[in-house]
This record gives sequence, C-alpha cells and structure tokens, in this order.
Amino acid sequence: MFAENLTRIGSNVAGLFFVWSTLKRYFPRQIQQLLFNAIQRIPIFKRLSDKILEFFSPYAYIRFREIEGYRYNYAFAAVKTYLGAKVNSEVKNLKGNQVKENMSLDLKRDDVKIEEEYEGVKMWWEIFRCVKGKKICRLTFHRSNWDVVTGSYLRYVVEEGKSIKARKKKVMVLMNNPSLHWKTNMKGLWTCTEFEHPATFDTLAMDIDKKDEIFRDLVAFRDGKEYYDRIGKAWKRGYLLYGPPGTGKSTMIAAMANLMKYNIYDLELTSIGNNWELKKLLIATTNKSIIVIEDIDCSLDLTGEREVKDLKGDKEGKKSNAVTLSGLLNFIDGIWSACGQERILVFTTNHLGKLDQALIRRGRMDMHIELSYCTFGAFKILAKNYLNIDSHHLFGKIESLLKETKITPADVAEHMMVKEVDGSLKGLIRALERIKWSQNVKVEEQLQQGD
Ligand SMILES: Nc1ncnc2c1ncn2[C@@H]1O[C@H](COP(=O)(O)OP(=O)(O)OP(=O)(O)O)[C@@H](O)[C@H]1O
Ligand SMILES: [Mg+2]
Repeated sequence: MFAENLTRIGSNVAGLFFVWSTLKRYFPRQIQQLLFNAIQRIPIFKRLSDKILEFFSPYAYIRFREIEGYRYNYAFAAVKTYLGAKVNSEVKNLKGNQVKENMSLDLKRDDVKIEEEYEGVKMWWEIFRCVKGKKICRLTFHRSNWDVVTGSYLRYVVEEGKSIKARKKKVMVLMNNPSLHWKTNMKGLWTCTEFEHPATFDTLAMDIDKKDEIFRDLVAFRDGKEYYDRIGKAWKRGYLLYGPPGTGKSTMIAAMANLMKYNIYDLELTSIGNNWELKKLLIATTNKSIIVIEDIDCSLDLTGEREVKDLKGDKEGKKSNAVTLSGLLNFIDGIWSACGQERILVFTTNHLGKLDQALIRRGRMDMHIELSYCTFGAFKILAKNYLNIDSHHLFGKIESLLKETKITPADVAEHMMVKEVDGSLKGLIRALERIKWSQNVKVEEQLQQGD
C-alpha cells in the first residue's frame, strides 16, 4: 500500500516536471513567467508548488504569527519592531508617523522583504498576511546555519525588539469608568489617554539623599525579576506618599511613571460600587504599571473599626457602596498579586495619622515617603527648573527664611513663574517674610491663650 502510494506520488511529480520542462523548451521566458504567475494564483496549485519547492529547498523557515491560538504572540511584536527599526540611508521604503502635532516624527522601515547579515550569515525576512488576514513575519535561512539562528540570532532579534519598544513606549494614564459603562469581555473598564506630564526625578524638588534612595529603590525593583523569583515573592512594590497639599506627591507619581515608563492606573475609589467591581478593575490592569489611589483617607472612610464596616458592606450586598478596607487589602496581598507582575502601588494622603495601620504596615506599603515643606535644597532645584540659575546673591537670605517658615514647593514655584530673576526672588522673600510674621503672631496668640 505504502509502496503503491509512493509510486503514485513519484509519477505525479515526474509528470509535473515533464510538463514544466516541455513548457520551458517551447515558450519564451516571459510567457513562462506569466504561466507560472497564473498557476500561482490558483490556491491549490500555489500550495502544491510551495510544498514542492519547500521539499527540495536547502532553506529553513521560521514563522512568527501575530496571533497563536487565541493569544497575542509577543515574539511577533518584538520581531516586527526590530525589523521596522532597521532604518538607514540605503532603505528605500519608509513610513512616517506623528501621533501628536508636537511630537517628533517616527520613521519606520516599510519593506515587506528585508535582508540582513548576522555573524556572516544571511537572513531573509518577509512580512505578509495569512489567508485569515493575520500578519506573519517569516524568516528564511540556510539549513546549515541552524545553530546560529536558534542559538543566538533569534534571541538577539527578540531582545532588541523589546528594548526598542521599551525606549519608544509612551506612558498612558487610565481612569476607571463607572460600572454603568462597562462592556462585556472586560472592555470599557478604563479610559485611556496619553500621559504627558513633564516631571522627572531631576526636576523633583526634595532632599537629594531621599530622592536618590527612592530612585535607586525603583530601579532595583524594575531590574529585580530574578530577585523576586528567587525569594518567591510577587513582583510588586508599594509606596505611601504623605505630606501637606502642594508638596509634590502627584508630581512624584508622574516622575516615577516617566522614569519606569509604566502606565498609570488612576483608581478613583469613590466611583466604585463594591468589592466585586474593585476586583474586576484590578484584574484588568496590565503588568508594568503604577496603580494609584490618591487621597486614600478621603476616598474611603478606611479608618476605625474594620470589622464593623465590613459587616455593614456584606449585609448590604453588591449594590451598596461597599468597597471595604479588607476588600482592598485582600487584593493587594492575594489574588491580584498572584495574577499580575511588575506592578507598583501608590497611595497618597495628606493625613498619615488618619490611616488604618493595617493598610500601611510594611510589606504592604514597602516605603513610606514624606513630602514636606520646601527646604533650601528643594528651593535650589526649583530655582534651576524655573529660572535656570544655580546661585544668586539673594540665596543666603532665602536660605535663612526657609529655615524659619513653612512654605510648600507649590507656593515657591508660584513665585518663580515670573521670568525675571531678581523680581521673582524678591517676591518670594516678601512672601516668606509675610508667612514668618503670621506664624509668629499665631505662636504669640497661642502663648496668650495658654496664660
Ligand atoms: N517637590 C516638588 N517638586 C517640584 N515641583 C513641585 C513639588 N511640589 C509641588 N510642586 C509644584 O506644585 C504643583 C502642585 O504639586 P502636586 O500636585 O504634586 O502636590 P500634591 O502634594 O500632590 O498636592 P495635593 O495633596 O493637594 O494633591 C505641581 O504642579 C508642581 O509644579
Ligand atoms: Mg496630588
């Protein structure tokens, strides 16, 4: 039976070769090409000729499909980014993209066939769409180079593609929608817009040592995959930012997002109906993100007896405004941690004392960061940002006034919006003297009341 089949296949292939060689003998080259193209247009012949060519070919192929099964193939994305970035003066097909008017032009290679050499080995890439319309990147290489391709080339392409993507990544900010607007399949939970806050760690006005510590902590977290795997801990970190209004809590979150290139999920607890909604929202967040709950003490009444509140929430069921402290804590420690990686959680508050200890204990909130009134060090950073000066003869006076007054970096910054250096520094000195005077009056009043 097998021998019979083999004979039949052999005679069919021989028949095809005979027809082909006859055509080649009697028809000119152009007509041969036309015939070949016409045959190739008939899907069954195309598949057959591709199979025959593949069988006799000394080349091997690796396909990266956009979708594998029902899942997006991240290797495809990396390969596509890598190929798109191969831009140089010899490339003839390029495409230009400008997402926003004020953003720079992004040039990408737009060839469907790309040839390159790696360690002396030739590689041929082709980008096309399969019958179902999904994109495929296909690599062709000589079989004798199997070891180079599978040993190092593909790893290099994927890693390079990922790092190009990370460099070009735009930070997004996502805000939760009320459940009324949610659609099926976990869609419509978050509204997404591009995040364009210019704050960086350089422009952040605070004590240099403290700033360095936070910076190093974030970088260690970002590069800490192996460490977290080794110690068997979920790859997440919590920061609690506390301090009076206008001291830079929101600015620090922006600087964190810009440094890490993580998206920000701005979680507005007051528009969440219950723990079930909270759970859905948190599960829909992606890796490499910062989940922010601003003014945690105002968003929820999280203080006092936890048990009493939770009981109330349970009794009233799903419909009640029942986002509870234990609901929040469970997701921070439990299910959510297990299903997500590389996430940062940031809580901000103006009143540290109001928070429940369970919420802010170490391990949940790994770092407590106080942002406070403007020091001379912080003032110098603001002066550099706003006025582009490193020193000035009025700095000495400002330094001694800052030691005696409580002024927020936001108020200091307000005085430096005037471009003229002398005028803005003198304005700041007047403001500091006013604050100092009113602080002294207050102290005197308190003393008199004490008498
Ligand atoms: N530490 C800081 N470094 C640089 N700029 C700052 C700093 N603090 C405040 N600012 C300036 O003041 C403005 C208000 O600061 P920000 O919104 O970060 O304060 P906040 O601590 O989040 O206040 P709130 O508690 O009211 O939310 C910012 O836009 C920024 O320009
Ligand atoms: Mg804020």
